[in-house]
Amino acid sequence: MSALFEPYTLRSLTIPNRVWMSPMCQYSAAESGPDTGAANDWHFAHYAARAVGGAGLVMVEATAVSPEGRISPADLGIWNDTQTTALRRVTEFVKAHGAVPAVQLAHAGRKASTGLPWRGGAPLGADEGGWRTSAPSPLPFGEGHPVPDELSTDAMAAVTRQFADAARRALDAGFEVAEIHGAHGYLIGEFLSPHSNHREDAYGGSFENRTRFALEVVDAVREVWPSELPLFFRVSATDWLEAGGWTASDTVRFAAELRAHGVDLLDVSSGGNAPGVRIPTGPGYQVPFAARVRAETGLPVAAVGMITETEQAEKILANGEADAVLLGRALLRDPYWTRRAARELGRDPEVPPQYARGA
Ligand SMILES: CC(=O)[C@H]1CCCN(Cc2ccccc2)C1
Repeated sequence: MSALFEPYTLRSLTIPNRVWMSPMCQYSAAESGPDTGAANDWHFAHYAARAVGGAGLVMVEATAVSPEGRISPADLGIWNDTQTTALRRVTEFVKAHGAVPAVQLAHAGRKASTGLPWRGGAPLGADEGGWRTSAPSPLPFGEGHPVPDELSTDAMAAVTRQFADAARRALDAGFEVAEIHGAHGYLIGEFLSPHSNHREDAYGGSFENRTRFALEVVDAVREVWPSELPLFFRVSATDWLEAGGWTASDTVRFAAELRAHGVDLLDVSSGGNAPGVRIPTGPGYQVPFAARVRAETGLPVAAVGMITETEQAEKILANGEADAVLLGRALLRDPYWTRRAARELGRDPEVPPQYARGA
């Protein structure tokens, strides 16, 4: 009996196993012209390989709900029909090979408009194709970052609508799971944390006020997303700041709210809202945050962060620390990680599921 290869049902969707592909930016979409932000052969090959490799859920990278919500000019987007059509090629192949296609809906906030990581990832000036960024407060992410425009409540309402429109397009594109990106110091996470949210209106100050925007986005997406399909939320469990940041206790309290608003699973990462903080990275270093949310709120959780070995992943589930594991770099290194794990655990299907079904 292996926990990793037990199917998992959320609402009316059954995910064939607990080994899921974590969203990882590829920065490989066209940066200009009619195909801006559209998935191309790179994205198809990248996601198809991990579906064939046996991952039970393949989550497409942070996909921007608007042009200005992109981290870089090469990000995927889902703000128009061309992009929706291009993504359908990915979801259809993923489904045909027995995996669940998921997509992470994102807005980068004050961390938007940056260059490709392999060219340094620095903020882009207007002369380099950059654009003005926006955030809850006029506080730059760090050294060398521009001061973002403070979002008006009207502008926030427009972003909320963009998330809802993106969810509708994601459904049209064939995705069966949508994840709202509330982590890593991007827009929604910027509202949650007192480190980046210094607003004095109904969206700043108290915990209720700082979580208000995130819950408005969740409500708007949940309204569009079918009731029979699961909705995920990615949170940074902590800013890793000594003081003045978002903490693990905030995350537990927020998880209960997310559950009440119809989020079905919390994807528990950390960090990204303050540069230069010391993060004690190591194998499974974020698992304790997921385990705490699961134990204290009962909300299903996925653990992510340096999970690379079969035994390690199996133990996380067997110990009840999480309901699924999200693999990032491990799946970059080995698209077939899941099939190897199945073999190691004696669960190698004689006939791959898509053929067993007589598909
Ligand atoms: C979109 C996203 O979450 C990605 C973009 C590329 C860097 N990734 C790495 C990252 C992890 C945790 C905190 C900050 C950064 C995050």
